[in-house]
Amino acid sequence: MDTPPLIRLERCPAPAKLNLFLHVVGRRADGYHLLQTAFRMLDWGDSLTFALRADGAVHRTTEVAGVPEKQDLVVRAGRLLQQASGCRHGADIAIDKRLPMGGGLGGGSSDAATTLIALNRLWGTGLSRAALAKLGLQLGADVPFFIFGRDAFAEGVGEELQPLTLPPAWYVVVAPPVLVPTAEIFRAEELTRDTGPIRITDFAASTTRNDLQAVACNRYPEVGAAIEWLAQFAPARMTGSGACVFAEVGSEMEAKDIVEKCPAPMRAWKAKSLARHPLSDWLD
Ligand SMILES: C[C@](O)(CO)[C@H](O)COP(=O)(O)OP(=O)(O)OC[C@H]1O[C@@H](n2ccc(N)nc2=O)[C@H](O)[C@@H]1O
Ligand SMILES: Nc1ncnc2c1ncn2[C@@H]1O[C@H](COP(=O)(O)OP(=O)(O)OP(=O)(O)O)[C@@H](O)[C@H]1O
Repeated sequence: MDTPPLIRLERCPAPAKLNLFLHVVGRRADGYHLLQTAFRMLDWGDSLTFALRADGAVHRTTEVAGVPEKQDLVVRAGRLLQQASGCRHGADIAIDKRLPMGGGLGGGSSDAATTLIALNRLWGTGLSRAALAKLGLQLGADVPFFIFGRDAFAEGVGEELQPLTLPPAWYVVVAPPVLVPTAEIFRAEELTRDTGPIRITDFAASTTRNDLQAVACNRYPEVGAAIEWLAQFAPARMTGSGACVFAEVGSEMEAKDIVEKCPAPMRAWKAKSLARHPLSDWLD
């Protein structure tokens, strides 16, 4: 019997990421910063559903607070894939948003990566993982990592990726009640931009830091307060440009206990590391 054509892809995961460390090692001529970072994928995130449209339109069918449909990275990802492939199909895209926005968890980038991977399958456009990662970089610096699909040591603006093999781990992620704009942190005069490069083998927590953390804590005391609270239980650090902070803990139980203690208006979640992107099998 013939396989029926795909018309719908239900509940495709868009996992969160943590930056286990983040060093700013330089600046490009266009103002973008050169980084070194370790990306870790988490088994917690948004979820997207894609339905085929015959008329070529790409629509978001759910509201995302503060993000107009046209600017949504999922809509932009769909249009970019159409342009790159010449595909005439369209899609309705529903987002079940769970990741706090502007949280340093890469939610927008992960939604975009999941869209590129899922529509490449739904539309049968057949782009390779490398081609999708290149397209994704036009949408956000973290998109190539999600398409790479596994923990990674990253350089450049985050697009030069090498696989990292890390032991499985449990994390507590805490969101302070504040939104930290990425651009403001990178623009800050006081940002350290000359951290010496390290080798992939040297990134144990003791020798690394997040260079964006001091700037974010200075301008947004809520971030510092979240680190201080979480540090009672385990060494805590900011992810990306904030606002979220995280700590590795010994077990799911320990994570659950800490989450239950988290005082409002901070919010906390437990999450486990994820070795492979759940949609990895749809690539290559
Ligand atoms: C901090 C990280 O989350 C680390 O994973 C990412 O590098 C941020 O990537 P992102 O959210 O995709 O950031 P974008 O939305 O592209 O950047 C927002 C703004 O931050 C500044 N920016 C961003 C990334 C970078 N490597 N250097 C920069 O200077 C730029 O002014 C840019 O206009
Ligand atoms: N689908 C989307 N989900 C979240 N944000 C989106 C989306 N589409 C566009 N955006 C825009 O992207 C911005 C950054 O969102 P995102 O959640 O990726 O930030 P972040 O978690 O701080 O990521 P990073 O770790 O890359 O700094 C949002 O403030 C929003 O304006």
